[in-house]
Amino acid sequence: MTFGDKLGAVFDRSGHLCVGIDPHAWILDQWGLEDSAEGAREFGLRVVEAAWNRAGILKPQVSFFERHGSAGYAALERVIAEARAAGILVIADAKRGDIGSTQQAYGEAWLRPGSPLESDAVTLSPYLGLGSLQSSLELAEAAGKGVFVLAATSNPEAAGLQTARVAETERTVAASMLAGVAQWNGSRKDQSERRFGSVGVVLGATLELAKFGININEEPVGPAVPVLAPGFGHQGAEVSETRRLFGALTPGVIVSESRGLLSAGRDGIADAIARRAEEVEAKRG
Ligand SMILES: O=c1ccn([C@@H]2O[C@H](COP(=O)(O)O)[C@@H](O)[C@H]2O)c(=O)[nH]1
Repeated sequence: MTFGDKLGAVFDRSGHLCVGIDPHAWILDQWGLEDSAEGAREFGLRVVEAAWNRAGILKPQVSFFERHGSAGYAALERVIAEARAAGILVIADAKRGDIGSTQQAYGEAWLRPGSPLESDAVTLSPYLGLGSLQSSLELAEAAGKGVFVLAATSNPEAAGLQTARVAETERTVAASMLAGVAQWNGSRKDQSERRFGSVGVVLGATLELAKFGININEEPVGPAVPVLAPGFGHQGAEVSETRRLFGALTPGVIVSESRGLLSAGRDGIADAIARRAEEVEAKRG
């Protein structure tokens, strides 16, 4: 089964909500947990438990575990393993990207079956060129995994870079990533029968995508490109705006939210996830 097929099945079964696992120091404190690897592990496991049967996708933010060093990585391994064992799709938000030969090792870390950090998908940065990620796209395909390539990120500082024009095509950097990913998905075998490709993009829900040169009204040719869309909740985007923001891309949108849900606290998190999951399905459009 490809990652695109798995994602489609999760959408049908559990909806489009993705819960971020971001153990900020202040959230750990609010949850009565220590700002340590142990606190991050406990927090992550509680979020997994709260998401079970309420949301189908989790997105651990790797940096918040990495800040605790090797113990933080051990905590992350456990959280990822528990989530996947519970049948929840895990997107590791690692934002890795390097020259091809090094990128291969990043791909193996997050996508190789049996790797300690094995996830279902990983976020990758194409700052060294989309082509530098090729080995990870190939590994993802061979292992039934997914990749989300940063295209138009939700932070305001990114616009200058991501709206710049690429010399050969005159497309913006953001539109160029979306086109490159769509092309990759469309060139895979059996893609004409697939609903979703296995490689997606990150498009912030805080953005007007037209300003990034992305035409949201263009109907996709071939499998739909999955869109990991952070920016809901704390960063201000509203679930009811999903259709207006993403247009024809909406069927592949993963509505991602971290602080907005996590700040419900350890006693409120399960209800907060359940309510948001319902809202996403009712208002996504
Ligand atoms: O463009 C991007 C890419 C990734 N992120 C990550 O998503 C979450 C958002 O957290 P909230 O608390 O819901 O704001 C966080 O892990 C970011 O690193 C993003 O925000 N924007």
